Amino acid sequence: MNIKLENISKRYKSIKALENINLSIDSPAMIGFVGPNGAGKSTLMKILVGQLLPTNGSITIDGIPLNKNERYLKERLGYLPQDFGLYEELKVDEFLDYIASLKGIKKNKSEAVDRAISMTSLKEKRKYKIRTLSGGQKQRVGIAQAILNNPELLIVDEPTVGLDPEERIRFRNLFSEGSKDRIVILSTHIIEDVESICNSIIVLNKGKIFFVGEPNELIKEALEHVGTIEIEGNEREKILKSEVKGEFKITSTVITPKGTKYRIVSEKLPSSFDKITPSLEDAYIYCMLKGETENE
Ligand SMILES: Nc1ncnc2c1ncn2[C@@H]1O[C@H](COP(=O)(O)OP(=O)(O)OP(=O)(O)O)[C@@H](O)[C@H]1O
Repeated sequence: MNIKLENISKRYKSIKALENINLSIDSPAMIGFVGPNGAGKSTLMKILVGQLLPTNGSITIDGIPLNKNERYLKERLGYLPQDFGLYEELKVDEFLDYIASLKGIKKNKSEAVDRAISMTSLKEKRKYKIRTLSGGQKQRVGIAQAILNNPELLIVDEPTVGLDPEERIRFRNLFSEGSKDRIVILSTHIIEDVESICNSIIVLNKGKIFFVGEPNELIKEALEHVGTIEIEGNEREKILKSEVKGEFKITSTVITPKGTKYRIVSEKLPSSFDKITPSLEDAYIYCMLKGETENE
């Protein structure tokens, strides 16, 4: 499958939610959409699934314009939106059976439901009403409905929010295993999720793409821009500001026996800092810092 977005823009009255987005995605791919609140991630996902129309631009799926053949996409799509409503009074399998009917799955419907239940480890809960499930289990039901039709394109909006570490790992494994032969797009605030499973990362901010590529390419861009310094005595933040000329972000502050150790990301790292290898989170912060300066 290939998805191509050309010059996609979206305005909500005076708000520019997306500006000139150009992207081409080929399967297989496991893509992480990252960006701060309001960056445009959900808007872009809604446009990709045909739920919202862009103000400008075009989308093609396998060369077919999306607005000309939504059915082609719907048959191949699994989507878990951020605010997914579950029918709390239905049992897990009843709910999935109902969604399978809505998706037009006629042949092998019960096999599709069993498969989705098994892939999301919900076997023990299949006869429980949804309202009795924990937050993580409900999220799993959300994923189960998205994968019912074994989609070639799976789009999930912040699926790991509010999950405990074990549940998050379970989700990550589920997505990365599923991404071997399809496109999985995951929107998240959690850089760790991207680091552990995504082979491609798209950084969005203020409706624009700041970066598209592999996580290690993002890290490469931040080399020479991340460092630590230990400052003793009072007025440490003031000293820090005078040491670094220009914009910088503190990515960690650790109190030490001598004073405070700061980890900072900056365009111009002074020689007084010990340069260190950036983490993906540092690299993301550097990308935002650089992008904001360039877009000022
Ligand atoms: N229905 C709407 N009407 C008006 N403005 C909207 C609407 N939906 C989104 N916006 C605005 O568009 C911008 C992008 O929002 P969007 O929800 O796409 O961001 P996001 O990156 O998904 O944010 P978050 O991480 O908080 O979910 C924001 O400024 C938001 O306020």
